[in-house]
Amino acid sequence: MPAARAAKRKAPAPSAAAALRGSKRFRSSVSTSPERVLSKASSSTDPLRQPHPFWQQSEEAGVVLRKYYPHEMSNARAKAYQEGKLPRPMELLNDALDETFQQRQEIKVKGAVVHWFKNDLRTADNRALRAASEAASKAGVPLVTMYLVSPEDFEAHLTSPVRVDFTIRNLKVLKEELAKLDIPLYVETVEKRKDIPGRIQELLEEWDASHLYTNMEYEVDELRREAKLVRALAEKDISMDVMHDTVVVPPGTLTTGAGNQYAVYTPWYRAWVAHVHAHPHLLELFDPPAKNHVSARTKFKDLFASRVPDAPANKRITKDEAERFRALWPAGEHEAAKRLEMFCEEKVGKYTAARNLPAETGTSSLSAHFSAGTLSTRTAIRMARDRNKTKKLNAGNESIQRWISEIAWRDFYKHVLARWPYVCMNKPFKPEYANISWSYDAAHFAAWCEGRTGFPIVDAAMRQLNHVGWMHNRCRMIVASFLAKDLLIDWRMGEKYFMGHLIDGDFASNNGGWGFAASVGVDPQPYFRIFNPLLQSEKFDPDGEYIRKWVPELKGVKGDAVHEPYGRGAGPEAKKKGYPEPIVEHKGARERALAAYKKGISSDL
Ligand SMILES: Cc1cc2nc3c(=O)[nH]c(=O)nc-3n(C[C@H](O)[C@H](O)[C@H](O)COP(=O)(O)OP(=O)(O)OC[C@H]3O[C@@H](n4cnc5c(N)ncnc54)[C@H](O)[C@@H]3O)c2cc1C
Repeated sequence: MPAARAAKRKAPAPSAAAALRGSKRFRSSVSTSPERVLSKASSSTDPLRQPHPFWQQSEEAGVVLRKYYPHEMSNARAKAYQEGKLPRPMELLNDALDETFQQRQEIKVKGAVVHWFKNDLRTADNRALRAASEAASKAGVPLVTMYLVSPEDFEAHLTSPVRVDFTIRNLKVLKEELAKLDIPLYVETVEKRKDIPGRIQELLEEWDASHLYTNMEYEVDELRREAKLVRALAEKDISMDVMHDTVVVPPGTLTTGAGNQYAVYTPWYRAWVAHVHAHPHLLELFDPPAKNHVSARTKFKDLFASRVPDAPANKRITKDEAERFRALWPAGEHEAAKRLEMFCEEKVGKYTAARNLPAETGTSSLSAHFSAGTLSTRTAIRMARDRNKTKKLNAGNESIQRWISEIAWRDFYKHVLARWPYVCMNKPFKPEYANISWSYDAAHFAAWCEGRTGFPIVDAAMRQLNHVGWMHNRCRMIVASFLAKDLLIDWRMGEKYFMGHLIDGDFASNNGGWGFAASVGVDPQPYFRIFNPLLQSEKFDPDGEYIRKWVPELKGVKGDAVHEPYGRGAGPEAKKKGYPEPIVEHKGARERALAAYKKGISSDL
């Protein structure tokens, strides 16, 4: 596998990026923490190091802003990434893998091979786990697996408590599954994220392991960490391999005729389908790991006995929540497989008609499993495609095609993240969209978070999110548009609120979804297309069933008034039950948003 990958990867063209890579300035920039970049920025004359002026506005904008965006980079720096003048984190990792390739090939397997689990908490169809198992079997040594719980990573990624709980529960199931194959799963909490690489090295040495396998994560910090770790371990004669697994097509593979990354989904998807058809192995499934070497049970007895720690203190949930989430979101790869089969058996054929109606269970609710990695997208796409009785992704039943194309959005947003890494640094895809003058109205934001805006469809959706840790896709678009346009609140506050509450929180998909709905991202909805919450409500929840389920104050409101109680004669009833009046007037809010977007986009900071 590494040989094939190395052969396929093009030699990096000598570019401005390559020149910078060798320079002192670049080295200091990649090794410097964002906080230090910021504190140095004021004294620096380097335009790439200036913070975005938006940051300077924070004094007047208040505490919320300062808390959320201390690290926003300058537009100039984002543009430098856009133009390829700064090496992207994925290039750093690819370079580390390429440059150590020969050396790693020559390392002999010692006492064990290790797989490091991250967002791939399954035994089935797991590329790096399978590769680790094969390496261990071939050398006749045990396979050991590990997962490191990092409270600081959870904090930095704003991982929601419900997602952390899901992770811990998934780990417990995974530990049992692996034990059936005599494979130990060792789980340890590492308090400081900066200590993770060092701790990995210690564990590998303790286990006399010479080979480490893991699947790739595409966020900036993770790519940079892995790039350094590959090199550091190679110096200690330990081989680390980092594989593409959470995507079907690796980022960087698909380019336009002019050689650029696609920034629009439809042509990207056409290229994605053509590429998968031309490379059918991309949808081949990886077997689960083989039964472990007999010595594993004795040699690593302690690891089998180790327990999965509780969620860290910063991410605990209450007993009530724990019971609710456990019932709603059963953990483990078998639950994921069951849900997938049921969906493919009963629902996928009607997906096109049902997918936009939040009152129906017309979608798969598999996103929590895709994000945790208890299910691979390869497996899901294959199963749907095979039901379609065609080997083509773009033929046969329209609903099946549609569902596959929805799953492909996951790949699309990961390709975007790898190509434009600054979206990971609080920056909109188009840097000039950072110039929009957002509102930071704390009362409006609180009303949105708590589902008290007086717009029933928005409130129903936010209450669904707060109660079950998940929200229907149509509603995600409605509430995101409402926040960024009707309330003109900085979309990043919504993005972060979502991450903090979703069980399926996935940086790339969430950032992409917010960028789309707020018209600031890649392939954005045009900014002048502003969702009318009332029309959305009438179209997608025609009987008001979804609203009545999540907004009990409106349960007794009859007919169409449920979409707009104060404008359709149900005001007294709504008021009596404590349902608020609308916090903004849509038409006026729309005009305000249009003006703010126009002004922001045309200013050149
Ligand atoms: C503002 C906003 C924020 C979002 N945040 C996230 C997030 O943090 N994590 C997340 O997994 N999805 C996110 N999405 C995408 C989408 O809403 C969810 O994936 C979907 O609602 C999950 O429900 P499902 O599994 O029933 O989807 P289905 O309709 O059954 O779709 C199957 C799978 O396709 C993928 N998918 C579908 N639509 C999208 C999409 N628009 N973008 C990316 N992947 C998609 C998901 O993995 C999903 O599980 C967001 C969308 C928006 C508009």
